[in-house]
Amino acid sequence: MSSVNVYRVKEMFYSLQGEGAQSGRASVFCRFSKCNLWTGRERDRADAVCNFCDTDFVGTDGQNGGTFDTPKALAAAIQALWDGGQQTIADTASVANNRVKPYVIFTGGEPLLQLDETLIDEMHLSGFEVGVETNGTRPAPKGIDWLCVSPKADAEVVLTQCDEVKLVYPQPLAPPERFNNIDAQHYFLSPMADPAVITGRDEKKANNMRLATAYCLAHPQWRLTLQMHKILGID
Ligand SMILES: C[S@@+](CC[C@H](N)C(=O)[O-])C[C@H]1O[C@@H](n2cnc3c(N)ncnc32)[C@H](O)[C@@H]1O
Ligand SMILES: Nc1nc2[nH]cc(C(=O)O)c2c(=O)[nH]1
Ligand code: SF4
Ligand SMILES: [Mg+2]
Repeated sequence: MSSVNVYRVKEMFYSLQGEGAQSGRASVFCRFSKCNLWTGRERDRADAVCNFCDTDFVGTDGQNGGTFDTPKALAAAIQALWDGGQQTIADTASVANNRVKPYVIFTGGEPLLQLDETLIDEMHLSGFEVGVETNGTRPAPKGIDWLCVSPKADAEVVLTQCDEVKLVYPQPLAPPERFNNIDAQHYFLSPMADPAVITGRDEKKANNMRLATAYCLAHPQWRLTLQMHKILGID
């Protein structure tokens, strides 16, 4: 008997990729529920393997969130957000520009707990390129077009090949040199934001930006990336 795969999605939205080498690219974000490194509950944060997470990935109650019974159903919802986003945000000239590749970013929570080859194939059938934001602790299904691995100090990375490494900095037990063995096209440092700051000035992040800048100046293999969406005040 084949098992029924249900996807649990916290939220989905159309925005600009705010981080890494694809920064500035219009994208549909599909944020899966659940992570293997934190429950997502504040009371568990201090004891979590990953304790600086800036994201709510608990449940399915966010915008356009829910459970999806089939890859086709989830792919259709993603397609609708791409189409709708273009209609409400983009000008008609770019809608007419059929050279633009629709782009979906699977994130979370930890997307590799749920993303499978069938869903990736379904997105490709709809003409999408598929990006993934992962902590790198789980094997990846075939067919991902852009893989971003963001290592966490206390979690073993099993993905040794990807398009970009995006290390949140600083993590005292995860100096950038530790990840030179990951075969990637790009190596980014992303200054750690204070998860307690929802709006207003993030003093810790301001200091982490200075530290990351100094590291990149001293080690040019690493480039700085900022969370552009937070600067812009978008999702
Ligand atoms: C919320 S995670 C979800 C995907 C996956 N679980 C991961 O960790 O890569 C998305 C991205 O946000 C980054 N991130 C999480 N908390 C952050 C923080 N406080 N400051 C900067 N980046 C953060 C993660 O490292 C990751 O690159
Ligand atoms: N605009 C925007 N860009 C992002 N890049 C990675 C994100 C994530 O949470 O995975 C993210 C996000 O949440 N919003
Ligand atoms: S691994 Fe990713 S989703 Fe999980 S707690 Fe850390 S940053 Fe958040
Ligand atoms: Mg985010």
